[in-house]
Amino acid sequence: MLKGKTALVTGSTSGIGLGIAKALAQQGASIVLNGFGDADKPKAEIESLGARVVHHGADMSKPSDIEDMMKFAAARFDRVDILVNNAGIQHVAKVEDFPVDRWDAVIAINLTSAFHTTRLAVPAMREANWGRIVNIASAHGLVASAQKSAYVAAKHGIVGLTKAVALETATTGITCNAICPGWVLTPLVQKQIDDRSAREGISVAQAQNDLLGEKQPSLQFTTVEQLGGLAVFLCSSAADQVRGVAWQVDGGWTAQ
Ligand SMILES: NC(=O)C1=CN([C@@H]2O[C@H](COP(=O)(O)OP(=O)(O)OC[C@H]3O[C@@H](n4cnc5c(N)ncnc54)[C@H](O)[C@@H]3O)[C@@H](O)[C@H]2O)C=CC1
Ligand SMILES: CC(=O)CC(=O)O
Repeated sequence: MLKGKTALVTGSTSGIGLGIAKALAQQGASIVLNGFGDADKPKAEIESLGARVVHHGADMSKPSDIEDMMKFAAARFDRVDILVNNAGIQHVAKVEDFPVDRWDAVIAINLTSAFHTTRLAVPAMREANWGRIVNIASAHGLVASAQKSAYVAAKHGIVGLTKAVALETATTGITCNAICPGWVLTPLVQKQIDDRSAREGISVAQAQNDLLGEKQPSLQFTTVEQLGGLAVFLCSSAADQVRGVAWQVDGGWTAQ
């Protein structure tokens, strides 16, 4: 379905980004991976699906790195047809204790990076009159939790950015949508489970159950495969008129 298309997925050496990159590769897209850590393993996993794949290690908090990555993607694969803004970090602290450098990093990586990739990707998408922008927001793009001021602000921001870009591109073949997952068991969440276990003196299994029970009525994690499936749908022609949505995949979190 996506043969001949190129997908750039930010923060895709791990977790949700890697899951979405694999799902798009399975549909025939060429993949530009981005993210920290060992890129060889995720690259090999995508190659084994028969897709072309390259990696760029841009730090998404640095606009000049992002510009370099977008030029690199265009040079390797002509243009970016599908942009998945996924890179993200978390920091948990009360607002009065929130380290200023952590606030700046969360806003830069989780929100401002998507502005830069989008502004740089849209001109070629307009020229082709086709494009897909999928922003990975969160249940925290729609509702808040205590001690996550930067993350909640960034995720609400990315839902707003999604709607504005969807309106600006509404008469074109470019769509822009957000996915709002609930808890997904990735390193970003495992750290919160481990911290909770240590803080409360309970087992990791108990901390995991408590984390789910507090927010996610299904009591089950959303999986990266489920998010990959939704990203593939948003890239299909069936989703041509899906524009500016913030689509929950949160086990009922935001239905409460
Ligand atoms: N895990 C969860 O429960 C949920 C996660 N999300 C969002 O999904 C996205 C991915 O998160 P996860 O897969 O859970 O986390 P993760 O920690 O498994 O993956 C994060 C990815 O971003 C990359 N990254 C981090 N900082 C970067 C930087 N400065 N520049 C470039 N790449 C960077 C990492 O190398 C990694 O590839 C984030 O935006 C997160 O907010 C949204 C809802 C729920
Ligand atoms: C649900 C999420 O987006 C993850 C988190 O809040 O840490």
